[in-house]
Amino acid sequence: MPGEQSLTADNPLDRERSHLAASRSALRAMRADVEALDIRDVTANWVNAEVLQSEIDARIKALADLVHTPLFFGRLDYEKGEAFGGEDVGHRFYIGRRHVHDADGDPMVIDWRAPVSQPFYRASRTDPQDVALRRRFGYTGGELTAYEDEHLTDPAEAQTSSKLLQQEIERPRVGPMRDIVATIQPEQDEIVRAGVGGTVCVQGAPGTGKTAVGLHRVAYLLYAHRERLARAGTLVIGPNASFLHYIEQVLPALGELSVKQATVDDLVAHVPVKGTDPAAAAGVKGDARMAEVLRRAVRSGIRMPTEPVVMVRGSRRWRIPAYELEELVRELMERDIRYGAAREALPQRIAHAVLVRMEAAGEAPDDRVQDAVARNAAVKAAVKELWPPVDPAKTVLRLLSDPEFLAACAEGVLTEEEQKEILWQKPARSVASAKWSAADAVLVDEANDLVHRTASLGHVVVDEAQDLSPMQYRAVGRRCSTGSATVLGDLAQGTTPWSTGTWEEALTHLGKPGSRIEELTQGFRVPLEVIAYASRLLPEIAPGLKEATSVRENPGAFSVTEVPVDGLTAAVLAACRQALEREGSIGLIAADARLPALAEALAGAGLPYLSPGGETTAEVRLTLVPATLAKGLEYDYVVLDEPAAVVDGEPDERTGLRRLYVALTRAVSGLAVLHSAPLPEALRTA
Ligand SMILES: Nc1ncnc2c1ncn2[C@@H]1O[C@H](COP(=O)(O)OP(=O)(O)OP(=O)(O)O)[C@@H](O)[C@H]1O
Repeated sequence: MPGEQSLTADNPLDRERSHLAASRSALRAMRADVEALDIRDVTANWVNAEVLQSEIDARIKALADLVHTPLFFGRLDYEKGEAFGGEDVGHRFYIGRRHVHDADGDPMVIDWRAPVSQPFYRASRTDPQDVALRRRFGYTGGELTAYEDEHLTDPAEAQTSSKLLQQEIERPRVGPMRDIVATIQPEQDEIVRAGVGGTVCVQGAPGTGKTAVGLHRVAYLLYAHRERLARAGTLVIGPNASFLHYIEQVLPALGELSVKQATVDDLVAHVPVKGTDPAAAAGVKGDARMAEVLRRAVRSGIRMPTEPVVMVRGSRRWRIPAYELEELVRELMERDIRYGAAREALPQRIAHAVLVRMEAAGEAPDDRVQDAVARNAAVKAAVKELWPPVDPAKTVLRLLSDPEFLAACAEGVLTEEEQKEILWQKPARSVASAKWSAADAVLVDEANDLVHRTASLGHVVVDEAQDLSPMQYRAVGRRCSTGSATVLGDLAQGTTPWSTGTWEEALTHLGKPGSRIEELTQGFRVPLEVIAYASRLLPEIAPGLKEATSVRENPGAFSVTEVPVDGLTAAVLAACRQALEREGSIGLIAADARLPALAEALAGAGLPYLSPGGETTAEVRLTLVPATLAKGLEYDYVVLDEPAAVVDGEPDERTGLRRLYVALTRAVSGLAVLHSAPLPEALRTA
């Protein structure tokens, strides 16, 4: 093979190290070139200069050589000549996080997202894609220390699983989430590189890499469609601030600094959220039928004219009769345009009707006359009467405060009980003083969109999507109405009363019906024994879902210990202490109700701890995690306190067991379950 022959002369590792050193200095040279750019002569004015300078600064930042992030992690040697039209150049590629070229412009490292890098992730023995050799590199503290080869077209070579992949998966977790760019698996890569035009939905058991895949997909799309997406924008939606904090380093590590991250609540923050809803009320407010109720509410002020518009201009009077005005109003009502846009169109329509009359009378009015007529006081007054201005928040406030108004808008849509359910106990006086809930804010967002179209981004990733209500899906959907989405979730981890039943339905609410649905089942986080234990809950919480496998070879540590009730807290502390003897992060997960007692016990025992999302340090590696915030997070070692309390913390058993399923599946290297109350049935026998 071409690649191998040239390496036999000396130590291959040394040769690779010298390529690394050469690539590093090439990167430094690229950075120096950018730093030396003098823009004074090329920019005509200071605005351009500022824009250009900020682009240059961003580029300089992007070209920084990060000591602990290897510049390349793989190499591909193509069968000589095949892939490149018989030419003897460029048959070997080093794959890394970014493109690096030498002084002549020849590539030294290829961006992992470039088309030529794709076979690094996808080529296999059954489909070698012209790749003769795939080499993976291992690093220790920034030093290139190992490599691993696969000769995909050599029938004599046995297929082995990659040790470097195993090491990467089993490396003890410490701080926030990191990228997986060196070890993306073929089925993950298919999702990462799916076209920008299509929405993809990924169902996956805990630890199958959904979040990782979603974030790498954003990085990929930004590479493949940089201009379009930079203009339109991209957004990653996560369930809460701790989760966003946990994932926030991944995209910058992949060189992408411009992706926004938010919760759904952040997106719809039109009103201050000060209250909470009982589950039944939140359920009705989150139901997609509310969209129709709101549509009617927003349009409720539209009136059919009973009088003509009479307009005086100069010495003449123009009169548009009521029946003609009614036609204009009806026509606008039937058109699929926003309430606000129709409101702007109506004066122009009336003015047009006046102009037709002027022309019939022998005048020759131009566009300016039409504008002037549209602004005429009589026309304005008529528009105000027929198509009054709507304030979205006030409209929702009225719906939730005024039973008659709600009844009129919800007739045939919501039952009387449902209407009662969502009416505020105490009607609010003003938008500022109302006790808005999170579900109310979503209603205001819907009303807002009925009045003014919400701007669409180029691509939106929505993680832990199974917890979104239909109305929340709609809120996300309007933020990618002209773009695409990546929807990530696990039906078994749905813990809201309105959690997603089927992905088909969710995609319909999102406005992307019929989109592609993929399933990931290879688990990269949870040890086999632990995932098997947690999966015993599946028949109760999500029948029909596939149990995850575990790619990890290391069996990890797993124990379930029953202790007397008065010894539980002490046993939990002892388990934490024991876990702290190992390396890596430790999560103590407990029912929210148990948190104050555990916090006090930890403090009393002199064990410092963090809150979820807090940065692990060498001194503080223990996080006290309320079960309701554990979703999406992972810890190297998990101590789970009293599962029965986690289940009891939820309003119904299924939700409780789902919450427990989430808590049981956060561990990477080990899980210790401690209980004094009986375990849920499915987990009882060994
Ligand atoms: N191809 C891979 N190579 C190495 N590590 C991987 C790979 N895919 C996923 N992982 C790791 O597995 C862990 C779980 O990934 P991730 O959090 O994305 O899973 P998830 O499906 O979103 O889980 P959950 O449903 O629990 O939120 C992470 O530590 C991630 O880095």
